[in-house]
Amino acid sequence: MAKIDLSKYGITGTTEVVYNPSYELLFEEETKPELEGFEKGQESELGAVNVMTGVYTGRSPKDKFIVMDENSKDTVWWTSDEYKNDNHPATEEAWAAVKDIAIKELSNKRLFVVDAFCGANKDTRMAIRFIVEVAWQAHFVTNMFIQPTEEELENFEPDFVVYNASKAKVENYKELGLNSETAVLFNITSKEQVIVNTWYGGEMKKGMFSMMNYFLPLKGIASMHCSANTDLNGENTAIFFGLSGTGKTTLSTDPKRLLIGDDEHGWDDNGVFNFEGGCYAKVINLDKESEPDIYNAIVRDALLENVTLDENGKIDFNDKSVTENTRVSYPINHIKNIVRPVSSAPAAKNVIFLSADAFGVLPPVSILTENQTQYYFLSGFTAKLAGTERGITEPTPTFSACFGQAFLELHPTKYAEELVKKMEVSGAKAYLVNTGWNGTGKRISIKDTRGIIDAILNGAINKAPTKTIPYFNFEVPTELEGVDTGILDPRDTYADAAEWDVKAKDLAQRFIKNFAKYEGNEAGKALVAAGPQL
Ligand SMILES: Nc1ncnc2c1ncn2[C@@H]1O[C@H](COP(=O)(O)OP(=O)(O)O)[C@@H](O)[C@H]1O
Ligand SMILES: C=C(OP(=O)(O)O)C(=O)O
Ligand SMILES: [Mn+2]
Repeated sequence: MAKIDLSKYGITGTTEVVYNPSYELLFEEETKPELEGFEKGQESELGAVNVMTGVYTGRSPKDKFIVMDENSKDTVWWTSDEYKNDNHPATEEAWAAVKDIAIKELSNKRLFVVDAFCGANKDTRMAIRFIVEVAWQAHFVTNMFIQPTEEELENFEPDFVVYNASKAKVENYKELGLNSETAVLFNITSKEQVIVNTWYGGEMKKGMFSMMNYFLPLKGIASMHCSANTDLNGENTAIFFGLSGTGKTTLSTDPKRLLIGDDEHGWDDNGVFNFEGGCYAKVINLDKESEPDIYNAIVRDALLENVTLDENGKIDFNDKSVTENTRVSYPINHIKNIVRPVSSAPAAKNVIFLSADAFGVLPPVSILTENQTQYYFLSGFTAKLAGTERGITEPTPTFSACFGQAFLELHPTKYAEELVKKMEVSGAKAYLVNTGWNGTGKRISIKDTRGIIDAILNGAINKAPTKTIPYFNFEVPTELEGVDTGILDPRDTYADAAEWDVKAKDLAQRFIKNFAKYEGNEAGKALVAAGPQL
C-alpha cells in the first residue's frame, strides 16, 4: 500500500492516515460508540448505516466559487447580470485563505485518505485524492467513485485533490468576497477543491462532476448530467437527462436493461461511459414494490443519509422531518443488472429529456425534431424539487441549461454542440418526457412513465398515431401500450381544457423570454422557430 505523505499539501502533525479503508473498516469506524454528533452512524434494519449530514442536507450553490486566474478567466462560464449562474468568481487571496482554514482543520488529526477515479474511460479519467476527517465521508466517496485495483493504487498519482474540512467555518467570508461561512471552492489551475462548513456528500460528488464538465468538452467529449442504460446485449443505449428529482436514477434502474450509471456520463467516439462507481438514490417514500432494485440495493456497505430510524434501526422512509432529500449511496454492483466490468456501452440511440413540469402543461411524452432537441436542451425547463438545493422547499419552475446548469463550467452551447455531434453520428432521436404534474394535480405515475420509456426504447412510439400540441408544436402519440391513453394529451387531464390553454400560453411565454439569452448569434436565432410560438 502506498505511503501517504500529507505534508506536501501543508497538512502537518497527522497522527495516522487510514488509507482506502475496506468496507469492514469503514463500518467499524463510522459506528464507533465514542463518536458524537454528525460523525455518528447508526446501523439500520437493512444492514446499511444511516448518518445525519447536519445543517446542510442538500447542495449549496450560492457558496460555490471558482478561483478566477489567468488560466480560468477566459474559459469558465462566469455568472453575469445577463446570465446568472452558479460559477461565482473567487480571488486568489480568498483561495489561499480558505485553503489555509482547511489545512489547519485537517492538521494534527487522524485522517482518512481515499484515492479513486472519476471516469470509466482510462484515457480521460481523473485520479482524485479525497482527504477527510469523518469516516462516513470516506465511505461516501468509496461508494460513489470508481475504486482502483490494488495495482492501480500502487502507482496512484492524483490529478486532483479534495480537502473536506466540513467542521471548519470561514469566519471572515465577507472580507474574502464569499457568500457565507460555508465555501465550496474550486481551483482549476492547481486542480484542488476545498469544502468548508457543509457535510453534504453531494458537494464532493457533484464537485468532481463540475470538473469533468470543464475538462472533457474541451477535449471534444460530451459531458452530461444524465443516467444511462443499455439493453441486455449491451447494444441499444439510452441516456436520460434531467435535473435532480426528475427520475434519472429511478427510470434508468430497469430490470429489463443493464445500468451504466445513474447521474454523470461522458460520450466519446467509443460510446457512453459512466463517471462514477456508484449511485446516489433518493429514498423519500421509497417503496419496495414499485422500486425493488433500489430497495434491494440498501444492504450493508450502502450508506443512508438523513433517514429516520428508531432506536432499533427500523427505517421510516416516509418521514420528511429532516429533509425531503433523504438519500442512499451504494456501489453500482449492488444493482444486479449492470454493464460489467466497465460501466460503458456503445453510442446512445435514444436521448430522453426528463422534465418535471410543475405547471401541468407539458405532455408526458413529446417526439422532438432535431431543432426542438437543441432548443429544449438549451432551455432545460423543469421544476427544482424540494430539498436537493438549499432554500428550495416546494417544486419551483426553472430553466436549467442542459438540465444541469449548476454543474456547467463552460457556456451551455458548448455542451449542446458536443451532444448534437454525437447524436448525428449515431442517428439518435430525442424525446421530452414530463415526469411531473398534469391537470389532475397529481404527479404522473411512475408506472405510466415507465410505459412511455418502454415504448421509446422498443420503438413502439415511432409506430404510434400522433397529433400536434398547440403553441409548442410537439408531436405526441395518441395511444401507447402500457400507458393510460387519457394522459397523453395533457388537455384531457383538465376538467376544462381552457385551463390548460391559459397555463400553456404562460409557459410558452416563459420559454420565449428565457431563450432570448441565446439569440445573440445566428445559431441561437435559428433555433427560435423550434421553440413555442404564440
Ligand atoms: N413519473 C415519475 N417518474 C420518475 N420518478 C417519479 C415519478 N413520479 C414520482 N417520482 C419520484 O420522483 C423521484 C425521482 O428521483 P430520482 O430518480 O432520484 O431523480 P434524479 O436521479 O433525477 O435526481 C423519486 O423519488 C420517484 O419515486
Ligand atoms: C446529488 C445530486 O443530484 P441528483 O439528485 O441528480 O442525483 C445533487 O444535485 O446534489
Ligand atoms: Mn439521481
